[in-house]
Amino acid sequence: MGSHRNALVAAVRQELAVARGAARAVLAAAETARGEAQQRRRLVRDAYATCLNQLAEARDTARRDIQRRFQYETAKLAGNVRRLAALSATGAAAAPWRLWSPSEPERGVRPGLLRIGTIALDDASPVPALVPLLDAAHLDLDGPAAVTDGIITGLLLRALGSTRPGDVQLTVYDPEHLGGTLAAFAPLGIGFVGPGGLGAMLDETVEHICRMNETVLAGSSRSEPWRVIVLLADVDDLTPGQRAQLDRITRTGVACGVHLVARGVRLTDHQTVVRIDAGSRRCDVTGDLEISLDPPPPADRVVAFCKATAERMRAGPPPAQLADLSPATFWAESSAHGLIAPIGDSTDGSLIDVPLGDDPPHALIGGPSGSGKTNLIYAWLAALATRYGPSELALYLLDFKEGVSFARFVPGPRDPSWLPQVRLAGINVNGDREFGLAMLRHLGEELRTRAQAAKRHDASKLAELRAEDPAGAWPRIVAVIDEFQVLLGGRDAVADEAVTLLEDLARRGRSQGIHLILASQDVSGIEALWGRSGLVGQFTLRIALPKARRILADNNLAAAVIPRHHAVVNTESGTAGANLVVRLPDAGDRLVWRTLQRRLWRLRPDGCDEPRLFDGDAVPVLPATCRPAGAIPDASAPVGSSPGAVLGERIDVAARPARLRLGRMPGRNLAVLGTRTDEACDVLAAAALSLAAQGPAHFSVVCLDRDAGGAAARLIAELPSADWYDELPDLAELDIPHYVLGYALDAGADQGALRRLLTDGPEQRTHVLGWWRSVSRLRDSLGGPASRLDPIGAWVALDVQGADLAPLYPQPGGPAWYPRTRRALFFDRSVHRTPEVIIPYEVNSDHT
Ligand SMILES: Nc1ncnc2c1ncn2[C@@H]1O[C@H](COP(=O)(O)OP(=O)(O)OP(=O)(O)O)[C@@H](O)[C@H]1O
Repeated sequence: MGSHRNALVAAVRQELAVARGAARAVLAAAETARGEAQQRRRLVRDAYATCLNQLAEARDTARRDIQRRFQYETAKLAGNVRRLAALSATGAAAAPWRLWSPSEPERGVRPGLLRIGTIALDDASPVPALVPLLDAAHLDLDGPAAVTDGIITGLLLRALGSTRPGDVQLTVYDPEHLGGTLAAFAPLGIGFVGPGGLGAMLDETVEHICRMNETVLAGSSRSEPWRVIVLLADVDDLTPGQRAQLDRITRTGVACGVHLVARGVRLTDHQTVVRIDAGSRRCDVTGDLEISLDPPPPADRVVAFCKATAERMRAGPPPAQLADLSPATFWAESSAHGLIAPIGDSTDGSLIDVPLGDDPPHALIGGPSGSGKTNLIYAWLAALATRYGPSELALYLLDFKEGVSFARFVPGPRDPSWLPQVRLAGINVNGDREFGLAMLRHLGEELRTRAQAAKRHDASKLAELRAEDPAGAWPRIVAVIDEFQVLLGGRDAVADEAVTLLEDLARRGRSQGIHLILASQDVSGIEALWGRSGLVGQFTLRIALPKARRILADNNLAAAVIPRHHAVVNTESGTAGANLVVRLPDAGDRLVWRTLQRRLWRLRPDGCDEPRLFDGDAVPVLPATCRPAGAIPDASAPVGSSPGAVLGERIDVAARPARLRLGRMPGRNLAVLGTRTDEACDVLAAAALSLAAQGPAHFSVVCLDRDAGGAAARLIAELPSADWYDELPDLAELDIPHYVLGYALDAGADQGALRRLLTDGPEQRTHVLGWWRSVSRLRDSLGGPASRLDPIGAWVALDVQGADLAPLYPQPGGPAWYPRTRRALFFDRSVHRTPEVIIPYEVNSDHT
C-alpha cells in the first residue's frame, strides 16, 4: 500500500517535473518572442522617427524652394511692371510730388499713363499705379469727395505737366463749389460751367466731336488740343437729354481727343471708361490690387505751375530746333511727285511744310544781309536731305557771296564727310560768274537728256518718266544759287547766256524735276528779274525774310512786320492772303550740322561719289596725267596729228583741262600775254609738260628775262628732251614735234628768226609757245605797228585789258575782259567764237 502510494507520488512528481519543465520551456520561448517583438517595435519606432524627420526636412526644403521661386518670380514680375510703368509714364506723368516738375514731351510722342498712387508688393518695392487718360480713356471716380477731388487734382496736374502748354483745354462743371474745387487751375484759362450751363456745354462738346470726325474722315490729322471735361457733382441729376448727350460723348469722345473725368456722375459702361473706386482703393486697370493713393499735390505747386504755364502760353511755344525738322526714318520718301519738307514751325508749334514740284516748281528767297537766308537754306537742305536719299534728290549748290557757306557740305580737312545728295558745290565763286554759267549749262544738258528720255517713254512729267523707266536714275534736282544777282549783274555775254539758260530751266524744269532756288539780298537783283517776266513768273514759291523787299506782291506787306528769325512763305507768287509765317530754327551750329551730316554720310550707298567742289580761292595743280612720267618716249613712238597743249583748268563742272591743239597748220603758235611772271611761267610749263606727256617731242627753251630763269630751268629739268638757248634757234628739220618755249620774247628776240619760226614753223611741226609782257611789245618784236599778227593763232591773256587785245581779236574793240589774279583769257582763233576764262595750273608750288 505504502509503496503504491510512493509510486503514485513519484509518478505525480515525475509528471509535475515534466510539466514544470515544459512550462519553463514555454515561458522561455515566450520571453524570447517578447524580446524579439520589443526589438522590432523599437526598430519600427526609430524608422518612423527618421521618416518623420526626413519628411519634415523635405517639406522645409520644398517650402524654401517655393518661397525662393515665388520671390524670384515676384521680383521679376515687379521689375517688368516697373519697367513697363517707367516706359508708360515718364517725367511729370509719374514723378512723386516731392520730385515733381513739368516735363516737355518730345515731338510726335503719344501721351502715356498717369500715376495715382502705388501698389505694394510682398518683399518688393511698390510699383506705380497708373491710369490712362489722354487719347485713351474717360475716368469715372467714386468715393468720398475729399479723396476723389485730390485724385482729380493730381491727375490734371500730371496731364498738364506732361504735355505742352495749350495742348490740354480744361472745362470744369462744379455746381456745388462753383469751380472752387479746381480754382488753382484758373490761370490756365479753364472754362468753368455754372449749374445751369451743363446742357449747353454737353451740346457744344457733341458738336465739336462731330466737327473733329469730319476732319479726321477728310484725311487730316487732329491738330486741336485735347479737351478734358471735369464733372464734379454729388448727385446724378441729369435730365434725359443731358444723359443722352453725356453717353454720346462717352462713346465717341476719346477718338476725338475729348475726355471726361467724372465724380458723382456715373458714366455709361464703355470700353473707354476706367473706373476708380477711392473707397476700396481699387481701379479697373489694376484689378484686385489695393492702391496706396498719392496725396493731392501741394496747392502751391499747382498754382506755381499754372501761372508759369499761362505765362508760356502767352509767349507761345519755343521755336522748333533743327533736329525737329528731321523725320523719324531717314530717306523714306519718294520724290516722284515732288519734294515736301518743313523749314520751321508756326507760332503754335506745328511744322510748316514747303513744297517743290509741279507746283510750285521754283523758289525765290529774299531778305537783306544778315536776315537769315543762309540759315534758311541750311534748314531747308537739312529737312530735304533727311527725307530724300541720293537716288531721290541731287543738289547743286552755288554761293556767289564772299564766303564759304556751302563748304560744310563737302569734305574738308577736319571733316571727311559730305552730304550724299550734293553733286556740286561752288564756294568763293563771287569772281567766277563763269562757273555759275558752267553749272547752268550742265543743268541745261541734264534738262535735254531728261526731255529726250521723257519723249522716248511718252512721259509728260517726272513721275510718269520714273514710272515708265523704273531702272533709270531720275532724282529730282534742286539747284540753289545764293546771291544769284551776281551772275545776272553786268551787261555781258555771261549775264545774257545765264538769263537764257535760267529761263529755259525755269520754264521746262518743272516737268523734268529740275528746281531752282534763287536767293538774293539785293533788291536790284530781284528787280532785274522782274524785267524778265518769262523767268520770274515761274518762281511761284516766294520766301521773304524780315524786311525783304519786292519778293512778295507790292500790296503784301507781311515781310515788313515779321520779327527776326521768321519768314513769310507764300506759294502763290507772293499774293496777299497766301502768307504763312514760319519761325526758322537756328541751323548754323557746325557741330549739330556735322553730327547730322555724318549720320547721312554713313547711310550713303556704294558708289556715291564725293561732290565736285569748285573753290574760287583754290589754285588747281597740274594733274599728274599731264606730266611726263616713266620712260622717255623714243623718236619712233607715234605722235598724234595735233597734240594738245594744256594751258589751265577750264571753269566748268567737270574741271577739264583747256587744250590748245598744235597741228601742222599755219598759225598754230601760242602767245602768253601779260606781266604776271609766275602765271605766265606756269602756263608755259603746263603746256610743255603736257605736250611731253603725249609722245616724243623736242623742246628748245629760250629765256630772256632773269626773273623767269628759275622756272625755265626747272622746266628743262623735267622735260625728257630739251635744250637751253640764249637766243631763238633756227628752224630745224626734226622727225618729231619741236616746241620753242620763249620766256619774255619781247626782251630782244631776233625779229627775223621769230617771224620765221612763227610763220613757217607750224607746218614743219615747230611751234612757238612764247610769253610777251604786252600786246604792243609782241607787235614790236614782230616788226612794229604794221606787222601782221596772223601767225599767233592762239593767246592766253593775263593782266591785259580787253581793249588792248583788240589787234588779236576778230571783233572790233576786243573781248570783254577785266583781269583778275590766277585767271586768264584763252582764245584759239580756230575753235573759239568768244574767248574762255581758264585758271592757270600751279606747276611748281614754290611761288604760292
Ligand atoms: N533762325 C535763326 N535762329 C538763330 N540765329 C539765326 C537764325 N537765322 C539766322 N541766324 C543768325 O543770324 C546771322 C545771319 O544769318 P545768315 O548768315 O543766315 O544771314 P544772311 O541773310 O545769309 O546774311 P548775308 O546775306 O549777309 O550772308 C547768323 O549768325 C545766323 O547764325
